[in-house]
Amino acid sequence: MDIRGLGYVIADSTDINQWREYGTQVLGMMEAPNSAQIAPDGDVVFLKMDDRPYRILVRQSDRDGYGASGWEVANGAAFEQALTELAQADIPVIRGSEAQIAQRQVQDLAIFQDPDGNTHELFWGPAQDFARFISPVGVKAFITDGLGLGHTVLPTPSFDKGVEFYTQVMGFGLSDLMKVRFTPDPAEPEKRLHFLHCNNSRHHSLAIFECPIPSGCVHMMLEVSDMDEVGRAMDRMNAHNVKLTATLGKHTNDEMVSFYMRTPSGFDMEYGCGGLVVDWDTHTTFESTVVSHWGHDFSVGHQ
Ligand SMILES: Cc1ccc(O)c(O)c1CC[C@@H]1C(=O)CC[C@]2(C)C(=O)CC[C@@H]12
Ligand SMILES: [Fe+2]
Repeated sequence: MDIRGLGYVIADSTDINQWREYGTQVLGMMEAPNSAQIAPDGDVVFLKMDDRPYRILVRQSDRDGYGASGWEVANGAAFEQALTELAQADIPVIRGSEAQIAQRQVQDLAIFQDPDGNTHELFWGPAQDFARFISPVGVKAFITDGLGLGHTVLPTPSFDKGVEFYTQVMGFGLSDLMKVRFTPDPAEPEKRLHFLHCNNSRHHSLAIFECPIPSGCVHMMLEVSDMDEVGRAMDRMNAHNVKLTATLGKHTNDEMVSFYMRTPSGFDMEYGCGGLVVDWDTHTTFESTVVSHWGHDFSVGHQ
């Protein structure tokens, strides 16, 4: 499967107005100008950060949590090839309905799950409205060109099955890995964390973490143009009383300078800049034994 990038993410919310406020006023994304016309499949908010009509799709739901990850392939032939590979691996696939395809604004859509029930959507031919991204709070730019929208980290307690699924079926490559002590309990075994890339230069578009997470997502990450945009986002987080879940820091593996905060759907959002652009022909996979060069105190999230 030749996945080119994380095209969109779906968040489920019991109160999409809260997400509208958070998305525009804290993240600095823009509500897509044509939202009202395009939502034949229920109540949604489209949050836009580049030339695409949206990158986060928020669905009104009876639960708060992560909905799905939308992965893009290059064209119709790549999409058909991916369906063939999913069938060969005996993965049950649901084809997108007319209403879902219209809402996602793509040419075709397939929906399936990993061994732990994380939902994935595969699509080709996203609509590109070329409407300028104009941030309501003055964010200069989000970094998505050729890299996808950012990354997502999914809970995969069935870790070995997850590794098999993501590398052998979905075609991700292992960028780097970690083994972390998530809780202070020394009796608790180390949890594996694998950083995976698809066919682009972003260090990881997906990471899988050997731990159940009730919201369905450990965090997702958005990348902005520079440090001032990260600092300004921290100011907006504070002004809107959004919970900080990890302090500002710089990761060792992808060199991202970022902080983490809660989203209205209960999972976390990493907001950063300066992510490494990787040449996979010369990259060597390594295990980092520390999370960060500095900062990233995750204990603030448990307080
Ligand atoms: C270590 C790391 C490198 C690059 C990233 O983009 C990134 O998000 C991380 C941190 C991942 C991870 C997490 O999100 C949840 C809390 C975790 C498991 C920790 O407690 C340490 C690493 C953390
Ligand atoms: Fe991250």
